[in-house]
Formats: sequence, C-alpha cells, structure tokens
Amino acid sequence: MLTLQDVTLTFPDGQSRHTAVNDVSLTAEPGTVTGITGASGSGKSSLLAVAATLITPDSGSVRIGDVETTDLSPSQTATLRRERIGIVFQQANLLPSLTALDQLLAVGELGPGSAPRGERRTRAAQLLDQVGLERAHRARPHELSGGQRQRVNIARAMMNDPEVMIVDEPTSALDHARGQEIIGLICSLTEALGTATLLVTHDLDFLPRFDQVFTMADGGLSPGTAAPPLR
Ligand SMILES: Nc1ncnc2c1ncn2[C@@H]1O[C@H](COP(=O)(O)OP(=O)(O)OP(=O)(O)O)[C@@H](O)[C@H]1O
Repeated sequence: MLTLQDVTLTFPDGQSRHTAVNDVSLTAEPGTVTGITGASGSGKSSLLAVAATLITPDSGSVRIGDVETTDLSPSQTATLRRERIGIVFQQANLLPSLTALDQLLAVGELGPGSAPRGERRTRAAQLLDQVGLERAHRARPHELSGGQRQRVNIARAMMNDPEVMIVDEPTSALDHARGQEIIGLICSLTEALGTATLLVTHDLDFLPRFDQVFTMADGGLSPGTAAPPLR
C-alpha cells in the first residue's frame, strides 16, 4: 500500500518558491490502479517523483507499507526503491545491446539480496510471457515495436515483485490502440501481482479502467475527472 498524507513539494523559483504539489493526500491499495490526470504543469510528474521516493517533499508523509520513507537516508530510499517500487517512465529506455530476457535479469542482479540466477531467469521468462512476449525473449530493442518495448519496460519494473508501481504516461509514444493494450496490461498485472499502482495519463479514455481517478490542478489533487460530462 502507498499512502501520501498532506504532501507539499516546492521548487526554487527566482527569489521565491513554486509549489508543484500542494497538500496532497491519497491512498493506493494493493491490487488497484489509481489514475491521475491533469493539465500540463499541474504537478503530476512531481507527485509521482515524490511517491517513487525520488524527491523528498518539503512536508508531509509518504509511506510504502508501514515504512515512512521521508525519514530514510538517500541510500535507504535507494534500497527501498530497488526492493519495493517498480517505476515505468514514458520511454522504455532499454539497453540497446541486451535481449529482452537480459534487460530483466540486469535488474534482478542489482543488490546484495538478489535471488539465485536460475530463479531470476525463471521469473524473467514468466514475466515476459505474462506481458505477451513469449516469442521475443531473445529480441533486442531494435527488433521490437514501440508497444513491445514498453511491454519489456513494464515486465522489467515488475522483476523485483514490487508492492508499488509508479507509471508516468506509459502510452505517450504509442498509437491509441497500442495504448489501450498497454493500459489493459498494466491493469491486469496490477491485479495479478497485487501491486498498488499509481499511473499518470493525459488520455481521458483510459480513466474508466482505473479503480480510482484524481485530477491535478495547480499542484492540488481532487477526486474524479475535470472532463466535461458526456452529452
Ligand atoms: N526540477 C524542477 N525545478 C523547478 N520547477 C520544477 C521542477 N520540476 C517541475 N517544476 C515545476 O513544477 C510544476 C509542475 O511540473 P510537473 O512536471 O510536475 O507537471 P506535470 O503535470 O507533470 O506536467 P506535464 O504533463 O507537462 O509533464 C511546473 O510549473 C514545473 O515548471
């Protein structure tokens, strides 16, 4: 479970400070997808960065399970991210020379507490099958489509069996149909693996697929969507 309570984040802005995230609270339960939408510059990526423990907020609480992450040192948050948080950015950012299977194994190899290689290989292969890449274990990024690369990216984020998934605009480099498939995949993996998933999207068509939806405006978060009602 991911819990944000009264989170505020500011950035330097000339002589003063700009409030990117303004007193935001939300809870993302295991096995559910929380969708966040909002205009450009409203603070969505800043909120994800805080939830992913990549930035410490000025004030407020960010809990992963029962761990208060704002009390941790940078090296402790790095360990927490590796072990308990999966992060998917807009672009897949795969390593060009590695096969799909090796992209996942490279993640599993990080850290002192990693599982034996045989186990990691089995998990990597299962995850690639789960994201629909049964026939592409040995493919390198240039041999994959944009949608397939994003599938590898998602499988890689799941490699360490994270409790929390942070997903920023996963469909922005894809056409609408491929985007729908990727959203469907994230929803089904979230349910199957029991992650608490926080996902930012500009595409309002995807919102009905999520368990809860919030809209950001000027750093503040409100429930539901600001989209005009259907006539
Ligand atoms: N590192 C930073 N330093 C200073 N200001 C920043 C920084 N990161 C973001 N901001 C500012 O914080 C506000 C929120 O930015 P953020 O990127 O979180 O918005 P967003 O909703 O994700 O936008 P987009 O949809 O365009 O990605 C913006 O005004 C932005 O200029």
